[in-house]
Amino acid sequence: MAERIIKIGTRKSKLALWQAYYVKELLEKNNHKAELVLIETKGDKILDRSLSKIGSKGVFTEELEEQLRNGGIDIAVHSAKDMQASLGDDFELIAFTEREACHDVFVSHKEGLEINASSEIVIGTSSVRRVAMLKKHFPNAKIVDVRGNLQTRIQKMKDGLCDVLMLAYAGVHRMEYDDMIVHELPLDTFTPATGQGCVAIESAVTLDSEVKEAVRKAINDEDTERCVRGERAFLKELQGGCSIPAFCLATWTEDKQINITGGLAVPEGKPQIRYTYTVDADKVEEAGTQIAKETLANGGAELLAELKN
Ligand SMILES: NCc1[nH]cc(CCC(=O)O)c1CC(=O)O
Repeated sequence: MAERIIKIGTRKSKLALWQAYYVKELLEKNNHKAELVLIETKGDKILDRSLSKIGSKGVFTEELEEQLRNGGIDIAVHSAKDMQASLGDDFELIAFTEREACHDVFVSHKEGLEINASSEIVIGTSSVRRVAMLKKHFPNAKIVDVRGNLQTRIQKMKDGLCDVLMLAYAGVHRMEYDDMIVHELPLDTFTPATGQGCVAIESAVTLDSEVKEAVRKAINDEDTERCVRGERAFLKELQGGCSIPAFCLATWTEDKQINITGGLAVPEGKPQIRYTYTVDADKVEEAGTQIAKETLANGGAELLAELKN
């Protein structure tokens, strides 16, 4: 093990590279050798269509999985949020980094913007979840689609596309754009997407168990893992990826239980779809599945069918 160099596959965007270097450092702190292998994915190449139109299935993961399968890399580093809920039988998530603050923020290059429920600002986002939530809580805002990596999006905003961008705090912070944050969105109304703020490590199931164990030991945060596995159980039951307006967040309570809340962001005027449970830590995946079942049974199935058309 000491002699083996762990090959870390990553996308080439700055955020992906930050996350991959972060994982590399954690491995090196545990006395492992590691190197990065940079891989381009379909999601990085296609920038002219919104993500929901390309289809969520594996646009950021397919090429990485190919390399996991053929041994070009040992592990792949992803934003947990970008991972489809059901991996192929050949792959598994073997570690989750300690979660960063997982809320969404507005960033802007403009000063003195007044941001409240009646603001008539132009907001850039490409997430169907964020669009649905924004329509409800910022009814006077105009929402525009913006694709590309964080740097591209910020440039488009500065070029006049929008007043603010709605982004995950985690990515903004990792890219050191904290100075541009003009508003923080609360978790209870703008509940994040599954896995937001966490970096997940994927491997082929056939990866040498000694390497798997070493990676897990160096990188995995068990408290985060419990929560994200619960959120992913929710997403799996919904059979969704990042192209549906699903939200789910699991957090630890003070007495060491887990509070899990999830649902679908609905168009304005329709009854909200959100269910919340507080459960023992070993029941969080069951709770996630249950929330998805209730979501589907209470208007969610119809909403998803409508969105497909
Ligand atoms: N959809 C892209 C994506 N995937 C992960 C992050 C941010 C980092 C994270 O949530 O861990 C982002 C950017 C964003 O949503 O603003």
